[in-house]
Amino acid sequence: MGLLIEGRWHDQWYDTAKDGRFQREQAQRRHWITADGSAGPSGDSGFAAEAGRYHLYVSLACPWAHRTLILRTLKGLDSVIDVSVVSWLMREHGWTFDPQFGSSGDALDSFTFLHQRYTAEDPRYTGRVTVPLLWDKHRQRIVSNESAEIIRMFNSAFDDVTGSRLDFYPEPLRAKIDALNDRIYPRVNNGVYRAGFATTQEAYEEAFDEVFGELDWLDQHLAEHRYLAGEYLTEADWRLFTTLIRFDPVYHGHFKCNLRRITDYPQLSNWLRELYQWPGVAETVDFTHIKGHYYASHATINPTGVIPKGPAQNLLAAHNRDRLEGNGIWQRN
Ligand SMILES: N[C@@H](CCC(=O)N[C@@H](CS)C(=O)NCC(=O)O)C(=O)O
Repeated sequence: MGLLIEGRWHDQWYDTAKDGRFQREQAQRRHWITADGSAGPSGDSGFAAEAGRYHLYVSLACPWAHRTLILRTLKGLDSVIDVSVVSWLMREHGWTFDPQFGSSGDALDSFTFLHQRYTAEDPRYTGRVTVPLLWDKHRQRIVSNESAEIIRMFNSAFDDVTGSRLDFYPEPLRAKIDALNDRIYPRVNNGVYRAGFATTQEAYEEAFDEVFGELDWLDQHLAEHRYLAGEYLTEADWRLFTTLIRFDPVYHGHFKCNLRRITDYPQLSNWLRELYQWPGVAETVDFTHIKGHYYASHATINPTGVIPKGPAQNLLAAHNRDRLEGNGIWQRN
């Protein structure tokens, strides 16, 4: 675990010295792929949607990268945007392409470390070296390293290339989806990390209480709504899914979020199974990468690196979500 300073790699754990609280660094590359290459909400223009032009770097362990893989599959982009997978083990060199630990290798330049991809664009890059990362082979530039924005691009930019009309961020539901994301991101998606990476009791308990307060609310909410935003399955569901699928195997133990498991929540556990069973999704979930990464990479939390064998899970068991009204995925006209 580390970061680049002026293009040089430094092996350094997160700095929580100020108050024991973990703070996630803001993503630095925020360009947008658009259908015609016009500028998006931030960054430069000139990133037009084209088959074969872009490459996605992911970790199968990482919940943020996982969102992008799910949207890539559901939007029919598997043959349009190719992928390199980093190793699940992340130690002194950060993310690597070591095939011994599940990496596909770097399909573009046979790099050894992901930080080489960052310095390939900017030899003086300063910042954390994170996944997901979307690379433009054409201009040799990073398009984006912000998953929340990469999934929005995947949702719409390539529709003329793929013919997909599925919409995970439909106009009439945007306010609702934004409001859900705004509460779920700090309390759950990042909340589990704030609990797990806290280095004071106070910081840990504050995050822990927020995680479970929000999970309790979500469980009640899903008693009356098939999906988070109502009758349609949207990006808000997928953003929560990638955290909750990691919850019982990792966050409950490794990040000490152990008040309850997702299995103990009647609605959340059924909702999680429905999403896991959605065509194409189970193939994006890899528990070897997920458990191996967290337990073996975070030496400050688990110095032995021993990876737990459990828990037993049955994600293919029947769910009861059909009792609620649902329309599946919104279709654009
Ligand atoms: N804002 C980013 C966060 C990505 C992120 O923090 N990824 C983690 C993996 S789960 C990472 O690469 N961490 C490496 C590090 O912080 O050094 C996003 O959502 O895309």
